[in-house]
Amino acid sequence: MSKINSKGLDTAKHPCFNKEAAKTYGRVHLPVAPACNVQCNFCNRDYDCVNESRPGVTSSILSPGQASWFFDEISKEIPISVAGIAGPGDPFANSEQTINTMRLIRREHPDAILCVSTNGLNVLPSINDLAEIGVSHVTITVNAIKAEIGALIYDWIKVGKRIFRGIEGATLLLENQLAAIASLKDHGITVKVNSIVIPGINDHHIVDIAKEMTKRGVDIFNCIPMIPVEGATFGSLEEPDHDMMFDIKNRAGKYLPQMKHCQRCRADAVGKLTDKDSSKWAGLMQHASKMSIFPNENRPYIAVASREGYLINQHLGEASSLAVYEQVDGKVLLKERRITTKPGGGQSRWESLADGFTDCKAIILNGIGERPKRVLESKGIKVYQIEGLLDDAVNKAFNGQSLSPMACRSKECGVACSGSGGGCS
Ligand SMILES: C[S@@+](CC[C@H](N)C(=O)[O-])C[C@H]1O[C@@H](n2cnc3c(N)ncnc32)[C@H](O)[C@@H]1O
Ligand code: SF4
Ligand code: SF4
Repeated sequence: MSKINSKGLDTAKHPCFNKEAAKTYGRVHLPVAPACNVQCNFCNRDYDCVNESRPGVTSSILSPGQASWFFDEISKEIPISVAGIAGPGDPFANSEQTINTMRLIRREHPDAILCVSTNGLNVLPSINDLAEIGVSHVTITVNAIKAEIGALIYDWIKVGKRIFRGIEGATLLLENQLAAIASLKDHGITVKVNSIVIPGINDHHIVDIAKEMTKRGVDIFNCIPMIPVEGATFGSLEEPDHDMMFDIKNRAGKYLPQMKHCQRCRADAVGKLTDKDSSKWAGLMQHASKMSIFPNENRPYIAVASREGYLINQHLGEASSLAVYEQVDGKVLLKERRITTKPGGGQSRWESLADGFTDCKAIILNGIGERPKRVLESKGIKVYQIEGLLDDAVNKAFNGQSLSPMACRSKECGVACSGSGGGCS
């Protein structure tokens, strides 16, 4: 049965919110959010093994443009109703990437259900954007409604540059979560609350969370048994057993509808919920991650900083021009030498330099400061800081091969190139 929302979307097709839909439709998790603003004691995001199936794990990180391209490709192959962002960190510790991804997907897929999963700390400033784009489902993970219990679960909470711990951190997180739930409901967005069941820490508290969440208008509750993960503080705790979960879900079910078919998915999960094998799509995702940051745009060229055209040996700041290459019938050819911008002017120097190279998918160079790198990447130009033979590098970049083996041994600005060491910032 369909369930059309105010934006004309059939929300009954969401496989997590409707078990029936899970038989027909799948979801794609787009791993565009690597950073996190909270450290939960049960979570470890250090692994990227394709065979490991648990939250926080991904084999690639995508830019919004790459994610949009990947979603287009997957949608051609299998029935997908949902584009979701569930990490591997937090969508709103990476708000720009999250909002940009959602916008790009919405532009090409007016019928897609858009969904995000967050710890809720920093979602509030983005709720107007989410509503405007038509993000219809938001999941907030609430593991405690008492700061004393939250203090046991969260190692730290980061707001701006400040770190909060203990009761103070847990209180701050809870306040933001409750404010976010109220605002999401005001905006007509469906809210699911995830609670991770951690034996001996909050298992006795989950029903209280459900009781409180129903008062706050939450639509559905998802108690998830904690997976003990090596390297996490709670790594040596026992996973809750079937009886504990059955009992908690039964009692919490008196207050809120329960999601009972959660698969504790990876941050790059693709397909039906029951399809655990995301390795099938890992190759395509890796391919996407090596493409230009905006793969749907026409960027035929690659620019290179080299003094004599043989080695990658120049720093962006010292290059008065860059060699621009193109690929014609599989052959890499020098198209032109293009003038860069003169020193001075700070940020505006890098903005105008980047504007002069927006037809390039990448710039290959030997040294670059953080600031110009950020500016180039924000304009969709991938930056490779490497050393070695120019021909080799440009051919690899055009053919989508990895340049990691050529990465500069020294990340220190000015050491591997002939720049002054003053950085290009
Ligand atoms: C990886 S997080 C990403 C989204 C966001 N940072 C959050 O915490 O909601 C997605 C979901 O996985 C859950 N999760 C993370 N580690 C887990 C673990 N070891 N066992 C069970 N669930 C876990 C999180 O609590 C969250 O509900
Ligand atoms: S569960 Fe979410 S909020 Fe907690 S550390 Fe992992 S990614 Fe961050
Ligand atoms: S983790 Fe649970 S709620 Fe999230 S996509 Fe997987 S099944 Fe759905």
